[in-house]
Amino acid sequence: MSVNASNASAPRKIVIASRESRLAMWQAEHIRDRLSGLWAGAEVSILGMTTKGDQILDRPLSQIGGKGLFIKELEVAMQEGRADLAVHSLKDVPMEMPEGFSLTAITARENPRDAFVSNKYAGLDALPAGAVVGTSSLRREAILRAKYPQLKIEPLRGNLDTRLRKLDEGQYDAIILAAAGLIRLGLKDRIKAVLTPEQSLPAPGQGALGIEVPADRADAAAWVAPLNDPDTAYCVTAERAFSRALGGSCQVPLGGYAVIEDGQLWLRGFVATPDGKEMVADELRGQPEDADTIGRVLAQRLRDEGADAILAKLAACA
Ligand SMILES: NCc1[nH]cc(CCC(=O)O)c1CC(=O)O
Repeated sequence: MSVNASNASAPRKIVIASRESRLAMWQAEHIRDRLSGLWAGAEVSILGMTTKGDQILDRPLSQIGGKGLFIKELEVAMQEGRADLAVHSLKDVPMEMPEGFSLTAITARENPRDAFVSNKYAGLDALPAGAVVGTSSLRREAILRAKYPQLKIEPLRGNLDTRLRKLDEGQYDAIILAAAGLIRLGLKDRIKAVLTPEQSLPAPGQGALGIEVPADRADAAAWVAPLNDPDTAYCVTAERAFSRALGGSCQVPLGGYAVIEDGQLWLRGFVATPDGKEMVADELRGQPEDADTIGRVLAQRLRDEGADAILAKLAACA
């Protein structure tokens, strides 16, 4: 039943399902080009589509059902045989994969950090009291409220271009975005400062791409297997196990970020209340092969240190 990369028959046609935002299309094109290079003779195309998460822009993601909203339509296309695989920003992929689908390849990470973007100020520390900072990420909101209580945090949704336009129109003094998205779209110049993990611990999976295939498509899994970057896969496995153990697909302000240093996996994580008043943070090191365990153990450690009380105050997934 399973076909591995060495004996997989070369594909003749590969269809990639993707959201239609400029960033999603960049990512799908990137994977398309890599697959074309790997499988000479295969015709690789992209099926673009709009998801519920793209359509509902007037409410924070956490209130409309969480991350699954960005991938459901792509999964239906795969189920119906209209696409072989889907490319996602891994950050947007729910921690629990829906039955019948798996993430089979994780690509090498782009810069995983958060970026400070402003037309007036050089960095967070330069913002005056009362300055308006846009973000709809509970994680970024909690961090900002904890460290910069004098700032005004306001919701900011929409794709990258929309968010930048809202900044340029003067609705915000600054916004926080993932560095990876800006870099991929050639907008690196918009980054005024890249925040360190100490300033803003990244979200689980940030900067990595995840390739999803139907669980019964061993052929498609084999086509994309060479794109998997083992070190990134170890790191995001730890981050996602950590987040999963804390209910991280929805309304939980948490950060989780792993690196491999001197052959060891180093995972840092935090859970906070959205107002930033309570925050529990810790870290754990171990063997990369134990990534999943490291994530779960760090989550348990945070629970023991008070994360349970924080989680109990948060509403569950819509
Ligand atoms: N939540 C939206 C989202 N999903 C992925 C990215 C781009 C960065 C990445 O690949 O992690 C962004 C934009 C952002 O957070 O600024």
